[in-house]
Amino acid sequence: MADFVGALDQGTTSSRFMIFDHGGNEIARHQLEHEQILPQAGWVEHNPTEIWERTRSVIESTLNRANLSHGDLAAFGITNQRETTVVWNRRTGRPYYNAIVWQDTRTDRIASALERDGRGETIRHRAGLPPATYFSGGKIQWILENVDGVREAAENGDAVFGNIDTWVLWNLTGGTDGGVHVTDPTNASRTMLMDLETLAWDDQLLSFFGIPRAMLPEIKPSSAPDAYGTTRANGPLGGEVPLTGILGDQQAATVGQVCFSPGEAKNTYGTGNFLLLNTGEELVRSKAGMLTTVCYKFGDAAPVYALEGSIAVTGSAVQWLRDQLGIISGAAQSEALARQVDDNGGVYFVPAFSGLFAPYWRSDARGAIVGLSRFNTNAHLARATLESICYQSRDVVEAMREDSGVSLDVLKVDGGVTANELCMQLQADILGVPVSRPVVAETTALGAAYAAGLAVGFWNTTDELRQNWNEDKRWHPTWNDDQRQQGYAGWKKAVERTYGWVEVD
Ligand SMILES: Nc1ncnc2c1ncn2[C@@H]1O[C@H](COP(=O)(O)OP(=O)(O)O)[C@@H](O)[C@H]1O
Ligand SMILES: O=P(O)(O)OC[C@H](O)CO
Repeated sequence: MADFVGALDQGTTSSRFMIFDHGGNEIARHQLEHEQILPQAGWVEHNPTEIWERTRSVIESTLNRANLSHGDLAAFGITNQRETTVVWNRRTGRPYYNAIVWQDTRTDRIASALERDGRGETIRHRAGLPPATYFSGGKIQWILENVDGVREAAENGDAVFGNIDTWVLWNLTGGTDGGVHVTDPTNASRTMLMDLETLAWDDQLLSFFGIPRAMLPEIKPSSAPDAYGTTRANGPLGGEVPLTGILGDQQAATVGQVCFSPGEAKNTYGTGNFLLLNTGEELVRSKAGMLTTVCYKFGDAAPVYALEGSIAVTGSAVQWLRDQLGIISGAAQSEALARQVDDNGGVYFVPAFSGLFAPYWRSDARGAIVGLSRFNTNAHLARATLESICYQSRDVVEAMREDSGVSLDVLKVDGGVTANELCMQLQADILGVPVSRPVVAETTALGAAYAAGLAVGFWNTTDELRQNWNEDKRWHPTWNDDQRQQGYAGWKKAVERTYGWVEVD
């Protein structure tokens, strides 16, 4: 068997390809950003063709850097930004419209209409999700209703839908020349269209959005030999490699953090934050604003479920300080700026740029900076931004405890923001629980590599994967209970100020 496994991580801001060895060590990587298209307030799009071109480039350059070829890869895994929606013509390979990104709020009226006429309860129960702009169903409906010719083409099977996993897979397996149109249950569980118990598309849910079944990819397990075909010789790998793993990026990070037992959780800090708690084969229906989602389905084994707390804006609030306000020149500088002050100086920043996701689900909320006095400086705003990442995470930890009864004794973290040592210290202080970061911080790509490698016997058991996990650093709480309670009370008050800022009915 070949010595390595490759994994593509197609994320919200960039695409990266990574190669791992049997010990889960990184051998090589390359990463490229793509354009964030913001046509109007609340709209966020990506160009699917650009994403495919970036994907090709990072695969080619990673192989070149490592001086490896397709024959060195035992398997290939895909992980991706979830919910982001592409509709394309299977005969021409051309997208009908830009990809509508998970953060996009243009479907707020579609979501609130579902809530008004009672269909929301059916969606909650069957799909495990509250009707919200976040998920793919409303985005597909929007394209069907607003882009000329798509509905007809969808009904005759020419216009097809995919999340980014499916779009990339279809292109890797030949595109118009026999491309495979498949997804996995972790991605399908983010559409509002799949029944969580049967792991099949649900006709009643499809009817809520007017989506023809012919558009949808086949749902195959997240890890299985022969599930998704092989890469093509004329593609970026220059030869055939078995495509054997697909996981949505947050589920992939859960696998990369080896959270294989019920009660184990991880929190990923990227563009947004996503806390997932493995609930095993039990499908826990949230009462506290968490999502119920498929964590993974490996081969013929029963699916494993998770409770998820999704936060729309965390690392992207730091990007906002850099790009829109210009008060820092790079994300890492947020730490030095925030360290200039000892506390937030009374300032709270609620970055509800896309409304509020878990546990609030308020699409009528918008961002607010509150508690300002003339004393405050950019440093207080930087500190309040880092605190907002940690307070939002505390909100979902509280909701998770309410739903599952699980109290974390340590929080496993990963993602770009975890490079910020002050933010991680604040997280331990605000939660009152130690925070632990692994040596391999690229848990998302690693998780996709694990899913692909397990399918071909590169790794044999999840216990074997546990051996690969090692702690890099741990932060312990330093605040006393009073500080923690007062800080959190201020945050909750600030969150309430953001409600009802826009009309969505
Ligand atoms: N040192 C840092 N401090 C704060 N935020 C950071 C730091 N480094 C990166 N980030 C943030 O992390 C995010 C990128 O993390 P990454 O895990 O690559 O995200 P994604 O997978 O969502 O694209 C960006 O939003 C960036 O602002
Ligand atoms: O690409 P990321 O890391 O920002 O993750 C995006 C999530 O999958 C959205 O649900």
